Amino acid sequence: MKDIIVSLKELGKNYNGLDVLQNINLDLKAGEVLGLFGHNGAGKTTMMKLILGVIEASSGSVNVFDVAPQSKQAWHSRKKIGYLPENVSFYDHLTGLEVLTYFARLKTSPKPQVKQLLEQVGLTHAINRPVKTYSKGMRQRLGLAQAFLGEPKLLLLDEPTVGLDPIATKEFYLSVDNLKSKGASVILCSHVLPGVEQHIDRAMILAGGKMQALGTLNDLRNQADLPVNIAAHGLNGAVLDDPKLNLHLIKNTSENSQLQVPEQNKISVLKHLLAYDNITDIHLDAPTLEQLYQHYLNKHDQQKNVTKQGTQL
Ligand SMILES: Nc1ncnc2c1ncn2[C@@H]1O[C@H](COP(=O)(O)OP(=O)(O)OP(=O)(O)O)[C@@H](O)[C@H]1O
Repeated sequence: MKDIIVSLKELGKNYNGLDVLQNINLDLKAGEVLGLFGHNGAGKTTMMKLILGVIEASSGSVNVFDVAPQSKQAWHSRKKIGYLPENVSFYDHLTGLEVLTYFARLKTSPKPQVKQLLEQVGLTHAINRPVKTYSKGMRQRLGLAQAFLGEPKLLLLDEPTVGLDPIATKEFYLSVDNLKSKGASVILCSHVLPGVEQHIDRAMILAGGKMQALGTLNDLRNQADLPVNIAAHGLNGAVLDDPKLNLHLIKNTSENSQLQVPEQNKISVLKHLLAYDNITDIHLDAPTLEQLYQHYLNKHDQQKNVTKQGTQL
C-alpha cells in the first residue's frame, strides 16, 4: 500500500540461536509517529537496525518505502531516511560545521540546510569549534541535526533526548511535530516517558524481544483496563463508603482525597463526589504512559514466571 512507509511482518532476529526479536508486526503510515518502548535489551535498536537494513532478519520480512532495505533498489530510498544512533560519534577533530557539511554531501542535501539546522539545534555559537570540545548534549544536538538533514520522510531516532536539557528536549519534540506535519513518519525510542505521550500517535511496548502492546494510548488504556486516578478537594476526610463504587482510597486528609476507580465506575464516582456540598475541586487523570508501560512489563514478567514454573514441574 502506498501510504505504508514501513511494513514488518512476522519479523524475527536471532543471534547465535538466541531470539532477540520475535514475531513483530507493524504497518507505519506516512505522517505517523510511533513511540517504541522497552527495557534494556528488549530489542528496540535491533528493530531499528532491521528497518535500516544494517542487519538481516532471521525470519519474516521488512519493507521500507515498498522495498526490502537490503535490496539494491533500496539505494534510492536511503536518502529519504534520517537515523540517530543510540551513541552518536563523530570525527572529533572536525568542527560542527565540517561534520554536518560532510554528512550533507553524503546525503546530497542542499548546502544552506547545514547552517539552518545547526541554528535549529542551537549550535550556531559553536559551529567553528572542534567536536572534541563539545559537551554530551552538544554532540547529541549535532546528531539530531545530522538526522534531520534532507527533510527525511522516515526518521529513526534511538534515544533522541539523552543528554538534552529541558529546553532542547522541548525544541526537539517541536521539530518532530513539524516533520510529522510535513508528512514524515517517525519511530523514536526513549526510556524517558514523561513528555512523550502528546507527540506520538501509537506506542509499541517490547519486552524480551516480543511485542507486548501496539496501539494508540487510548487502545492501550482500554486493553489494560487500569483504574482512573481522581483527586478531590474539600471533602474534609469524609467517609467515601459506598461499596458499589468499588473505589480504592489512596489518601484521605482534610485537604485532599486521592482515589482510584475502575474506568467503568468513573461517572458514578464523580456523581457521588459532586453530591458533597463542601467539594471545591476535582481532578481526573487517565493512566499515564509510564503506568501503562509498567502494566505491560509486569504482565510480561508474570507470563515468564508462569512459563518457568511450568517447565520446572
Ligand atoms: N551483535 C549482537 N550479537 C549478539 N547479541 C546481540 C547483538 N546485538 C544485540 N544483541 C542482543 O540483542 C538483544 C537486544 O538488544 P538491543 O540493542 O536491540 O536492545 P535495546 O532494546 O535497544 O536495549 P537498550 O535500551 O539497552 O538500548 C540484547 O540481548 C543484546 O545483547
